[in-house]
Amino acid sequence: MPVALKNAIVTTTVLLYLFSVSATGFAVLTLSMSSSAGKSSPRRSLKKKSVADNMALKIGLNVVPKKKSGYTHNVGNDAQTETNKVRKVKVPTITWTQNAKDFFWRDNEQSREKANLRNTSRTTTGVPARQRGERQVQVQVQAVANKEEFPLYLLRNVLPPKSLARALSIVLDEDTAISDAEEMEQHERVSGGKVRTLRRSIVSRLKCTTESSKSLPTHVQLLNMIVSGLPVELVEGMPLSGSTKDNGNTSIHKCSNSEHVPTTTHNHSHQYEDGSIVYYRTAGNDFYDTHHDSYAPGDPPRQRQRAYTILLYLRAPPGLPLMGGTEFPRLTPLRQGQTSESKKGRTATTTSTRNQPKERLVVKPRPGDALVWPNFDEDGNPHMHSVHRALSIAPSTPPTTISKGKLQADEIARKDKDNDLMGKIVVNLWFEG
Ligand SMILES: O=C(O)CCC(=O)C(=O)O
Ligand SMILES: [Fe+2]
Repeated sequence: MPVALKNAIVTTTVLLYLFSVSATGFAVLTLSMSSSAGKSSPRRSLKKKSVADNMALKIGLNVVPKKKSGYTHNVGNDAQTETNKVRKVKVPTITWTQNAKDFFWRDNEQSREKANLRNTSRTTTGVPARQRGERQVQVQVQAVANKEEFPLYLLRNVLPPKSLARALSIVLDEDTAISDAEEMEQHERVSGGKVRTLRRSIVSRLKCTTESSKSLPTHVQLLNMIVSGLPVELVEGMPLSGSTKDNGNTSIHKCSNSEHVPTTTHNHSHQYEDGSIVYYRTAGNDFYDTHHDSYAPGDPPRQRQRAYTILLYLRAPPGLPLMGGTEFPRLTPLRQGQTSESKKGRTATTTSTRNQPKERLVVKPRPGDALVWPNFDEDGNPHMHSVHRALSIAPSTPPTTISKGKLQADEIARKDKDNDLMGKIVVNLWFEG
């Protein structure tokens, strides 16, 4: 069993790649992080290492690949399809709820034609009265138009300024989020025997309390704040539970069981599968290269699939989207007046883009805004258009400061000082299919 599974500390995205170690020869180096950001001395021994492992670690690998890597930058290419056939690797599928399906696909056409805008309201069912408040939250859902018609949406103002300030103070808290964080550096062997780095960042898992009886109250608060600002169709499987005490333990969101129960009807809800806080250090020029959040062709499928991803920005480096934004390399931005792929055949007005370099779809949401996309298509098969990457943080860009909300005052200023390497901070929420 991969080391990380035993330790259950790293994110499950990382587990995906750790699985890849055995199947495709990924080389992964995982170091735990000291509580103070920037000092990255290993704090815990993850497992007793063999002489070979120790040697591999010295050269930056903890697994020396035996086979050619089955996962390359061009995920899902023909070679991999071939690899899949040879290995007979089962491709995972999921079942959508009607609501989630509607959210991602029903209004696509309409909403594009209506300036890509659609408003969704959510109710606050399940939140204790003292937290509920009376107003219904209006979430603005804006399609990120692309020629491939992939349902990528921007959710505006998931965290309003005050909540954003509170969220930042939580994720920068050394005693909670930061103390649990791990420094991740994953390496992959590519053709020619070269090794490339797939990812470098700090990751802290957003725990699910069914897994650990002592969950962090601040994590509950963070999840509550985020969930309150999300469209109801996306969080049905994650009712707000509040932070009431139950036998000394903080009760938390309903999480799915560790055993995956295949769903056969559309009447289920998408359970919260896992979450993470990802910190990108400016000085470390951190990034996360192209990957799918739930599936790597040729690799054994995850036990539980991540039907969709919600990626909430808490902090973004200033500057162009290319500085620290999220890129979708398989998607092409659709500018005003341009036509999507499916309409091309029906209209005579589109111009050929042959010989033109492919434009890159890069989005850098404002802090407090989130991206959401499905990792599986409408029929429940892996959607490879969802592959994405976190672009590197430009060197020497100072982190953005929090300009609104009372909470930022002294406390956050101090934390920022302690953590001024964290140029970008995002939260991933994954929901099971
Ligand atoms: O930080 C980003 O832009 C993307 C992060 C991501 O893809 C992940 O953590 O799985
Ligand atoms: Fe991702």
